[in-house]
Amino acid sequence: FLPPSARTVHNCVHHLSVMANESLENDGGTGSRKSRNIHFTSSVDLSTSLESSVQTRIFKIIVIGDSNVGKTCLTFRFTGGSFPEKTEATIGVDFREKAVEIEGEKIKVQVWDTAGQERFRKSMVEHYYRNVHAVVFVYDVTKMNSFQNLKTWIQECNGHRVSPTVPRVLVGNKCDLVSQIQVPSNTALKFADAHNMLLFETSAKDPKESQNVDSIFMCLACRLKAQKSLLYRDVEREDGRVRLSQETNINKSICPC
Ligand SMILES: Nc1nc2c(ncn2[C@@H]2O[C@H](COP(=O)(O)OP(=O)(O)OP(=O)(O)O)[C@@H](O)[C@H]2O)c(=O)[nH]1
Ligand SMILES: [Mg+2]
Repeated sequence: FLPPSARTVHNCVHHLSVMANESLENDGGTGSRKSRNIHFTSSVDLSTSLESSVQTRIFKIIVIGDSNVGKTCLTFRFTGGSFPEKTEATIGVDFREKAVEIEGEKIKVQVWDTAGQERFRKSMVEHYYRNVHAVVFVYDVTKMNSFQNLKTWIQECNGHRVSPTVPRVLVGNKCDLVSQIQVPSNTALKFADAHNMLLFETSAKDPKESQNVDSIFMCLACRLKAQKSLLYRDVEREDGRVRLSQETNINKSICPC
């Protein structure tokens, strides 16, 4: 299974969960994955697009947490700038990507929006954690259970040998539902401190919070940018396979941290 490859001129989001599942189910070491990916990029001028993206670093950020906490909405808010009217439970993983510029360097933030439901994620878990650069743990501030379950998500992450140097942040979502809040900020803050994470309390739904949502990912991107050892895109293509990504709004920024 490969994440999306090569650059398109479309300013939109690709939902690749179906492709991801098909790739897994049909792979079996037969090489069928490659042709599936290339089929997906059929409308793209690959030679032009690859040339222009050779020097672009890609930061893989995975978003983890219980089903229904708003992972899809948060990633959609960051990459698409809006709140999706209707979402369905994510199956496998959806990839979203946004090009940002930090201190003069163009960077692709590749967000892996993972499934919270066990039955939709079990075949994909290894892929989530492989070569991950940063992890976003999400809970729903109106569901204490989703906060308590964070321990399990952290254990899963640690169990996949994610290095302690990989930055992690904690996000309490749905803060617009003020009267229903069950997880007090100071409880969340203590938990975040104990696990060496920054805490963001925000809402994917409330447009006034959109900058705060952006800060989650931009903060991580800034930290990752500082890690000079991250691979460049051309190195990632060494295996000869082509990756699909997309042109999105370029978000010029200085570090929000
Ligand atoms: N009020 C409010 N509702 C939200 C917010 N974010 C998401 N929702 C709603 O919560 C529900 C679940 O959102 P999703 O983003 O699909 O949840 P998810 O974590 O991706 O769920 P899985 O894909 O099953 O893991 C949807 O009905 C959203 O409209 C928010 O900030 N505020
Ligand atoms: Mg989802």
